[in-house]
Amino acid sequence: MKAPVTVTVTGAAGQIGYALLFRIASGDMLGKDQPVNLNLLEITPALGALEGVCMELNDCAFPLLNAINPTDDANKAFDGCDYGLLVGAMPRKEGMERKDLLSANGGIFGPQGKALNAGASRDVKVLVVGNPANTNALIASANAPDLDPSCFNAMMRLDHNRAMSQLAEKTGTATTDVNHVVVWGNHSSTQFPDLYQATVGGSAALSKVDENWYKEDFIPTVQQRGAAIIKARGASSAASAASAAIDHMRNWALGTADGEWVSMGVPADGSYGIEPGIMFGYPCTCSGGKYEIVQGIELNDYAKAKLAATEKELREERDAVAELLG
Ligand SMILES: NC(=O)c1ccc[n+]([C@@H]2O[C@H](COP(=O)([O-])OP(=O)(O)OC[C@H]3O[C@@H](n4cnc5c(N)ncnc54)[C@H](O)[C@@H]3O)[C@@H](O)[C@H]2O)c1
Ligand SMILES: O=C(O)C[C@H](O)C(=O)O
Repeated sequence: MKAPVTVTVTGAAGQIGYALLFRIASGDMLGKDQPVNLNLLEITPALGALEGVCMELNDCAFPLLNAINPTDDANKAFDGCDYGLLVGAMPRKEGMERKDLLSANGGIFGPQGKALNAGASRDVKVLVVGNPANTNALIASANAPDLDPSCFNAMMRLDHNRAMSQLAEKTGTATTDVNHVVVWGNHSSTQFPDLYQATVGGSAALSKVDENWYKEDFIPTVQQRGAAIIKARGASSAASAASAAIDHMRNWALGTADGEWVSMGVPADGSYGIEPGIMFGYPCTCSGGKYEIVQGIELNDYAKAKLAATEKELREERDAVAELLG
């Protein structure tokens, strides 16, 4: 049996937390041979609700769940952290854009970055889910100067999975037939869900759907899916968000399949003309616990304009939180 690793989840008593913790504890994220310690961070008023979640985790008698440590102290929660899922943040309501949450949520991620810097494993993998995820990930990373920026990711995987599912449904195929979908840029309505490289059953996706559907239906549907869920449920996505977080972390930790691309929000490094200073959704592959941005994709003028629009929004978000960047 492997030695346990420590997984820290913030916002553990929230709706995503409730869908996420049981899957981590059952081995869906890190494998059925990997015991875990769960460090669960909440704000003080939510500790009572968190205690109930801990009781339920215990009641599952998960073979892989080695220890549960609930706390309202970020330094304790991130001490020895190997994997951090930064979920705790306010969700948006109908009519808001995710960036409208920056003033409410941005302040959460500086102190958590500092706590990670102080106590986490030096090759910790941190996935920021709380919105606006890309800019919150930037804030956390900027406040953790001793951790490599590549330790921090923002979640684009829900958008990626949404794009896969929309394409599979339209073409009457399974999501397992779909590959090389990319969601570039921000986890926001400026994101660019890109099908130019995508394949369905090995053939070009855009030979199977018409361009009008791609540009006028598919792209807005994926961009606006979060808002559509809020409208329908009266609450933002939770189980699908948790599932995407599991997928992202599993691939990052255990690798992607041969030839598989996944969309990850990672520090921009100049790839595709996106200069450093923002967390940008890119196509990635993973192996040996590291991600790599897929290189060599030819972008047409339409794609270049879409990348420029989402980059512009991310730079504006960055400017809006300049004082939080350490
Ligand atoms: N990136 C994505 O794809 C994606 C998808 C869905 C939701 N989200 C975002 O995830 C966040 C959480 O969503 P939810 O539905 O679980 O919300 P929720 O309100 O149900 O839960 C959030 C929890 O975070 C806790 N919290 C607040 N501040 C905290 C702090 N400083 N430290 C620790 N915990 C804290 C709250 O007490 C609450 O229990 C929201 O910002 C939402 O918009 C992102
Ligand atoms: O849309 C939201 O605010 C929640 C989440 O980011 C989503 O994409 O479902």
